[in-house]
Amino acid sequence: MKYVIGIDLGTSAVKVLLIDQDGKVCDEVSRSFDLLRPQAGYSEQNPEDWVTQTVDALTVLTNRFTADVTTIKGISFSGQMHGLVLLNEEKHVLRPAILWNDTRTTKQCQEIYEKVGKERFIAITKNLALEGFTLPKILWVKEHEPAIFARATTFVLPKDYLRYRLTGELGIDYSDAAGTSLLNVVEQTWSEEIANAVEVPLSLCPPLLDSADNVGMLTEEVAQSTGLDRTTNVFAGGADNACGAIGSGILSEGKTFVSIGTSGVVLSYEPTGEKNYQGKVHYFNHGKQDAYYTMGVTLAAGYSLQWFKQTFAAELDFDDLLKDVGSVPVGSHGLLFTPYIVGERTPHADATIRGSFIGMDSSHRLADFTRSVLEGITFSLNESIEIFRASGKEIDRIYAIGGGANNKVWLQMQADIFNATIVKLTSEQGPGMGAAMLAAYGSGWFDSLNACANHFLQEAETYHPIPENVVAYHELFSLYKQVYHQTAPLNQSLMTFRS
Ligand SMILES: Nc1ncnc2c1ncn2[C@@H]1O[C@H](COP(=O)(O)OP(=O)(O)O)[C@@H](O)[C@H]1O
Ligand SMILES: O=C(CO)[C@@H](O)[C@H](O)COP(=O)(O)O
Repeated sequence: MKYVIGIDLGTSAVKVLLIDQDGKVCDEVSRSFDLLRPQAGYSEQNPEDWVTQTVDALTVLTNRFTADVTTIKGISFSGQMHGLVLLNEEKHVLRPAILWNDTRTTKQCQEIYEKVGKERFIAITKNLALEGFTLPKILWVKEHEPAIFARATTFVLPKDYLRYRLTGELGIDYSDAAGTSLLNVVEQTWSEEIANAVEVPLSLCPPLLDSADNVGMLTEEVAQSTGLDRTTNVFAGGADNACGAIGSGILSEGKTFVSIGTSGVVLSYEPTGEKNYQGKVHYFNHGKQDAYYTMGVTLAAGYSLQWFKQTFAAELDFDDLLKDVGSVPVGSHGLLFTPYIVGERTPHADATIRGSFIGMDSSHRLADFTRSVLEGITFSLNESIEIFRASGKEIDRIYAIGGGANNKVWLQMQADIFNATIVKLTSEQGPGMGAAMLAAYGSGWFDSLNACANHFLQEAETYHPIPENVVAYHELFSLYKQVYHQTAPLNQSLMTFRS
């Protein structure tokens, strides 16, 4: 038997999966790291933590592996998107990474529109300039930390830094480059026009790769400390959502997934980059060569639940916290939650909006609040589904992935709110599985990623919408949508009290 490893560098943890030639998850090791929030709106991580924890996870995996390590043929990566890692000439990290859910860069997004022109910017990048994306972060460092910017010779995204440390080879794949705001998404080249307009040297951009490109081997040092064979091939990998798409078989038109990880994502396959969503949803390069996907993002999906648990029920684990939500009726006894606790992206690109509980009553208990958090997160994702449906996409079957797919009540709730059949695969590890599939395909085990998906992926559970719940949620959803508009001015005024 031969094996591949998929490394999923998430926001809360790195997960390392060992997959065999039949797509079976043979082992899995996870190591977490801290999220630094030095100020309201800031979100940073220490890149060295990614490296240490990944090497640790790989070491545990290799120690538990009983067969010959030379049967592990390939490694690839999936990574949290958009985060800025700035490196100097010696490829040393210049400051903590600024992550995808950091919202300090509203001014820099405006500056990009002023200098490039909003329409032109969307035509090149197929996306809006959003606080979470990489270019506004580069401009923030240029403005606020000029001494650091002056020493920067290149930038990379999180999993690209990890790959660099494991192999010594620097590069970025198209699916992650698409989220930097510096890529011409259709032409698949760095945009000289944008770089010149905002006065960022194009030389900062790393070499571009395809997700299944073989980038080389592990360094001697990494091979020694992990116990992996030095000659194991390393493949470029992709953005976590592109890998999630591969790992859940979103490889042909008409396929959609919903991922509830730290963020929440609704993603749908696009065969070309030619459609025009005018920036309403993200439009990025897929990990499958020359393909694309569109997606809507809820900034704090799983993170809202994690925040809620940590703040109000820290002693419980997720399963304990959620054990009673099934006995709370649809609508959580009149309690509505909006998950805007770090701002929002789709459909409201708004860094200042914050969350609310509407309709709190003295009779509400922990289970009511918990259910309303799940409902609010799911309503937010439904706003993206609504945009896709309005553009003519048929969405009646959705693959569920991410940590949120661990709970059956939540999966049924998704079926009822989205009014679509929810499918859970045998593994909900979309991005890690996608990374492993890139290594399997890159190693020549299959002719295409589609063939790999056909062999590796199996459906495990399906959830069908319950008609009376669909009706009730339809009504609640229209109330939910009003909360943004009613609370936006209030949140604007509360801004000054936040820091
Ligand atoms: N047993 C569970 N039931 C429901 N949701 C869960 C469970 N375990 C974790 N989650 C949710 O999944 C999130 C983590 O998802 P994951 O896909 O691992 O995140 P990431 O890849 O962003 O690090 C948590 O923040 C939590 O909201
Ligand atoms: O910013 C985005 C997508 O645009 C996020 O989806 C990040 O890619 C992080 O994902 P998770 O840690 O939630 O998987």
